[in-house]
Amino acid sequence: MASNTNETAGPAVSCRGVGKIWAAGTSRAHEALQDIDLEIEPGEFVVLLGPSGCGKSTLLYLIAGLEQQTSGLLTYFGDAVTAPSPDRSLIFQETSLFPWLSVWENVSFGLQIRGDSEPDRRAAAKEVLQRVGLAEAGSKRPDELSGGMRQRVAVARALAMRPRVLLMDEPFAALDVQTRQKMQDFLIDVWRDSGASVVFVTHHIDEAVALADRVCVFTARPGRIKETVKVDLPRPRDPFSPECEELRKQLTQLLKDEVDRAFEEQENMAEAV
Ligand SMILES: Nc1ncnc2c1ncn2[C@@H]1O[C@H](COP(=O)(O)OP(=O)(O)OP(=O)(O)O)[C@@H](O)[C@H]1O
Repeated sequence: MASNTNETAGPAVSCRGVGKIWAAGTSRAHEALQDIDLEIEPGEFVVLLGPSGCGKSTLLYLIAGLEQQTSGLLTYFGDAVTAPSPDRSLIFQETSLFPWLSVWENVSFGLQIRGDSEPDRRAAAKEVLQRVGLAEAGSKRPDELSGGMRQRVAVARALAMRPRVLLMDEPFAALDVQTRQKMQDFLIDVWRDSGASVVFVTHHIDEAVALADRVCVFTARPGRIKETVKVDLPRPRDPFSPECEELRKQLTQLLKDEVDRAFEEQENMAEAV
């Protein structure tokens, strides 16, 4: 895999005392994250779970290098994160596919920008489209695909760049329940094949239990990691097993107070407007 980072330097991503204040130093200053300590190992699947507005997306943007933290240290394979890199691909809830390009062109777009040759682009796009089960859909446009297929194209486009870390911001939230479950199974297969670490944001406790090696539960804003829960269960996981049921209970309990606090804060903000 393409990488010029120091691979012997330990975790794929390390956050030490990371904080983020939006519009720091202005009257609009707004603390989103506080004192985040988190290490993500190569190949690990970490889920970030927390109430609305607790800073989960903000943390993904910091890891992606799209924003800079206002305190603490954030490293990627030992190097400070200062800018975005295709090594750390970000996938959103709404896919950002180019509607006027075919699936092939969407998937190979980043490779073209990087300067890969036409044969290399074709080979890489073919491989990742096969991997996401869309080998036959290369000539279609995004509006000819279902929501689930579009998200698979988005995953293929990210994988084509051979990322070491996939950052996923509620990627299946817009899908119906059945499609979401299929996409979770699909993601687990793709993740295992790729060897990448995944940092996955969700509001859904079921999704966290189905996917994670580790779930980081956030407090209400400013987001801190309230507790980290290890999910030491083989995959695929039976959602009706007593172990999954127990984990759901534990996570629901951990989240409850934080969701109540987040609601209170939002009500206070609405009253102040
Ligand atoms: N670009 C920005 N400028 C100023 N404030 C921002 C910006 N982006 C996010 N925020 C604020 O930072 C806080 C955390 O937002 P963020 O989107 O990271 O939370 P979240 O946990 O991902 O929320 P949700 O689950 O609702 O998507 C919120 O109060 C939000 O309003």
